[in-house]
Amino acid sequence: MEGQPSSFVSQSQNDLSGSGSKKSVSLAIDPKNQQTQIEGMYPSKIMPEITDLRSAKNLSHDSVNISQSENPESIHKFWGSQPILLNSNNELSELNSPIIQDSIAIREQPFTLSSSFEWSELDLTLDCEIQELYELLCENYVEDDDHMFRFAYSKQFLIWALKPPGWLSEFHCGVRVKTSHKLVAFISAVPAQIFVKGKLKQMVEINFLCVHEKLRNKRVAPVLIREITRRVNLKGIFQAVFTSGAKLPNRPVAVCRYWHRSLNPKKLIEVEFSYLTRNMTLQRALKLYKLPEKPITPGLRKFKLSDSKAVCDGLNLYLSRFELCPKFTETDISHWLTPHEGIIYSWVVQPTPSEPITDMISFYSIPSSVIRHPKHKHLYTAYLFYYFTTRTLFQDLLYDALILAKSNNFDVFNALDIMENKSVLEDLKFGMGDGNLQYFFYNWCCENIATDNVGLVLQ
Ligand SMILES: CCCCCCCCCCCCCC(=O)SCCNC(=O)CCNC(=O)[C@H](O)C(C)(C)COP(=O)(O)OP(=O)(O)OC[C@H]1O[C@@H](n2cnc3c(N)ncnc32)[C@H](O)[C@@H]1OP(=O)(O)O
Repeated sequence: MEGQPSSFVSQSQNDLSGSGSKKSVSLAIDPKNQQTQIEGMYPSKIMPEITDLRSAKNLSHDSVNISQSENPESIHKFWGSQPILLNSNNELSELNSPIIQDSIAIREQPFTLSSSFEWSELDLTLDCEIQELYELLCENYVEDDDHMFRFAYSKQFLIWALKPPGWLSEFHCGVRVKTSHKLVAFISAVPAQIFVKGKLKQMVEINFLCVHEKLRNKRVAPVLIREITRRVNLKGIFQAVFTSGAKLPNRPVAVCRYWHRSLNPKKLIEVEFSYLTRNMTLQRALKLYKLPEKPITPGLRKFKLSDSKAVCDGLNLYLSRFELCPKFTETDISHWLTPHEGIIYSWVVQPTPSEPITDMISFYSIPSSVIRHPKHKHLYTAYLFYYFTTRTLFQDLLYDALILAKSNNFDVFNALDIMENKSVLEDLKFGMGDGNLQYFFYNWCCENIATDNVGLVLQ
């Protein structure tokens, strides 16, 4: 299906011969050239359909797959009425500016839901409400095309992602059935300062848009989006950034791709996330992806709260080279990077206690449910988050992150081809998926940004 991950592009041949050269290896299958196959994802298919759940947002949503030639506003009744650039419209208005000005009239009343439903601001300080959101997402959030895997964000992760500094409960926007009070839909916003091509803008990041499977294709999503927009506008914010793996009528500002590094090849094969191709045995795969037990960089240690200031300065400086990136405060850094088992893992390099921090790397954890598997219930996936380097080679730092992810029992490590990632992924035996993750703005006109100029990571 258009816009969905469907195959891998194979990389150069692997080297198991012990030649000593650091050749790159692909996890992946090139369906056109069986000779180069080493190991691919989703064995039961002629063309592997999906590589990664992050790159599969909105998979079930056929109606958003459009061609460039169709797509007048009338087809996209909702998006055609919004301040965004459509794929079908090649004209850009004034660059790096709002599409509509902030002085718009803001509706005071919430948008109208059908009479059986009501708005519900979730109180994520209450465990019972977090539990409800967790269950809604676990049962109804993003799946792969073949319904084999579904994101299973943990409750603690949801708290971390939805309650950063500046969070507002109005932005945790739920819909319940009036009679039963069952939570059936959700959308969230969190405030963020975003640099776009040198301009700093107060925006929100939109995430966790979810409509219960039984309510799909009934135009609930547009009402949720309108309502969150209204609530955000009421706080004086008129721009948003969000990502989607599915093709939307909106023109993306950047089109990125996920890469995958196998950490636990045996399990990945068992759950059919990867498979052994003709020239690969399990023994060879285990050897190929084997990692040392301990990180190699001298002075690498866990991030501590007291590192926040130094890391904030180092990270903001590093990110400022990218056209799209956040601007963090020290409080943001304490929130986003303080390590929590099962949520966020962060390390700094401090060569000696009397020296300053020179480098930092982090990754977060999003498990997926393995749907209907007799043995494995979850796939544990680490996602590369923010990092900066001043002294350590980035490749060495990411290699350490792989080692640490493996030692923390992750099965696979995912990274986008953003920031400097692309330059080291092949050497570190990542395989390229062909699912795109697209970045979008709401109410911001901007020319395309190249993937290696993207310095923003959403959850
Ligand atoms: C200033 C502040 C601004 C704040 C807001 C900024 C914008 C935020 C935008 C949201 C960013 C979210 C970021 C994430 O969380 S991405 C994760 C999205 N969630 C999932 O994929 C979970 C599983 N799927 C579902 O729950 C449903 O299929 C969803 C809820 C996705 C759609 O429900 P349903 O399948 O029942 O459809 P409908 O009949 O109600 O509505 C159809 C209309 O909705 C448009 N559509 C469908 N999927 C998406 C999508 N992922 N982004 C934007 N628009 C989407 C579609 O083009 C069509 O409009 P139009 O083509 O006719 O015009």
